[in-house]
Amino acid sequence: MSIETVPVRLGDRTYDILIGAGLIARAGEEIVRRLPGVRAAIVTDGHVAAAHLDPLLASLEGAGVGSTAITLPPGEKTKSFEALQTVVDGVLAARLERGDAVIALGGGVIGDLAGFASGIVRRGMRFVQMPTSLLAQVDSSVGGKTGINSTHGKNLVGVFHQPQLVLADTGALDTLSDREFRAGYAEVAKYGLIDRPDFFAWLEDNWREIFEGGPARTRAIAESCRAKAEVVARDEFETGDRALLNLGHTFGHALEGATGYDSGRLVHGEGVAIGMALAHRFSSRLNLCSMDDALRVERHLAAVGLPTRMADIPGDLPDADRLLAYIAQDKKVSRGALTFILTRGVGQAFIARDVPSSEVLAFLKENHPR
Ligand SMILES: NC(=O)c1ccc[n+]([C@@H]2O[C@H](COP(=O)([O-])OP(=O)(O)OC[C@H]3O[C@@H](n4cnc5c(N)ncnc54)[C@H](O)[C@@H]3O)[C@@H](O)[C@H]2O)c1
Ligand SMILES: O=C(O)C(=O)C[C@@H](O)[C@H](O)[C@H](O)COP(=O)(O)O
Ligand SMILES: [Zn+2]
Repeated sequence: MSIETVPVRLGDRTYDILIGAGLIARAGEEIVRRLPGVRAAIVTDGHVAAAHLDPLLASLEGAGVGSTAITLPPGEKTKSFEALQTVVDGVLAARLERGDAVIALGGGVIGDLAGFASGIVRRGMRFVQMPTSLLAQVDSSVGGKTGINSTHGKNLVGVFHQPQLVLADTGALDTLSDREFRAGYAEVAKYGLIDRPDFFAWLEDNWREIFEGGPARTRAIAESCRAKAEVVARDEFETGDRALLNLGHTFGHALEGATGYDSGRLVHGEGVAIGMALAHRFSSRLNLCSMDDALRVERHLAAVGLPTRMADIPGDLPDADRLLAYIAQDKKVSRGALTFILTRGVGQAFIARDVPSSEVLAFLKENHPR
């Protein structure tokens, strides 16, 4: 079994991301080696539990790790106060101690929610990420951002709380739907668009193999984790260039809020794909980036089957003023000024502070489907 290891270097809180097939079956031994004597609460959702919970329970039992499972409904609406309370109560009812672990077995919804619970129960328990979606394997399981949504906007309540270990079993992706795989691919493409133009060009040439599985897929996951680990090691708490990882998210999060976190209409990765296409178009409107580059980005995202325009979202959207109100709640806003991740071209993203809201509003009106 070939396992790739990517370290996230955070001093005495450094941890490993292990990437490869068969890691769910091996989870017990990997966890016990790093956290001897630990007991665990596994947080998961109904889809993932049906496919992957039993092998994890067997692996933990085989390694002598006592565990309890908390299974929640799938979908973005699970990043809520109600679900947080269910997880917190479940962990406390199992009498887990501060030194015990919460294990997130699932996509980014479960990772963000379980990570938040592990950060606040007994003021901070240990945390293991076992990402099962492509998006979670390349992005959300790494870096310690945890949280839930509010009616006021995405991820507005949460804490930074790093895991002690990330186990990304690439075999788990075999049960993921095509739509969710594509959504995760948007975050893979993001790393190329931020500052790795060669990686983006490689994706343009190799995306079919990534979707089919095999070595190109593992390479894309490992390269994405290395890219994210580098940024997180430099700027754990997003006081500076970690904000680059938000490329596409200022528009994308507004669209997720505007669609009521309805996974049937829009999932996070799809929002990011539309958001990245809009960020490039907006940069072109501001004469920062060529229209050719903006169109190149849209062409690639559309080629893999991702949405690139607001009009691609089924159903009606609130008007441009309402979308701007979501953007005004973004966590990058500082003293009322909007911050966007803009770009000078493929692989040349930068942080733009003080973006005039009048420009954003005009752009949203021009690109609004009605
Ligand atoms: N913390 C971070 O740094 C970070 C980064 C990126 C995204 N996020 C968050 O992650 C969330 C999106 O994550 P996601 O795309 O994984 O969504 P998700 O967790 O909703 O998972 C997508 C769907 O796939 C199912 N699924 C997951 N793994 C499966 C498997 N192996 N087999 C079958 N079904 C499976 C889930 O049940 C769900 O229905 C958003 O809330 C986003 O805000 C967080
Ligand atoms: O890890 C980060 O930093 C990111 O921005 C990664 C994003 O893909 C992710 O969606 C994140 O949750 C967004 O962060 P937020 O601070 O805008 O909520
Ligand atoms: Zn994201």
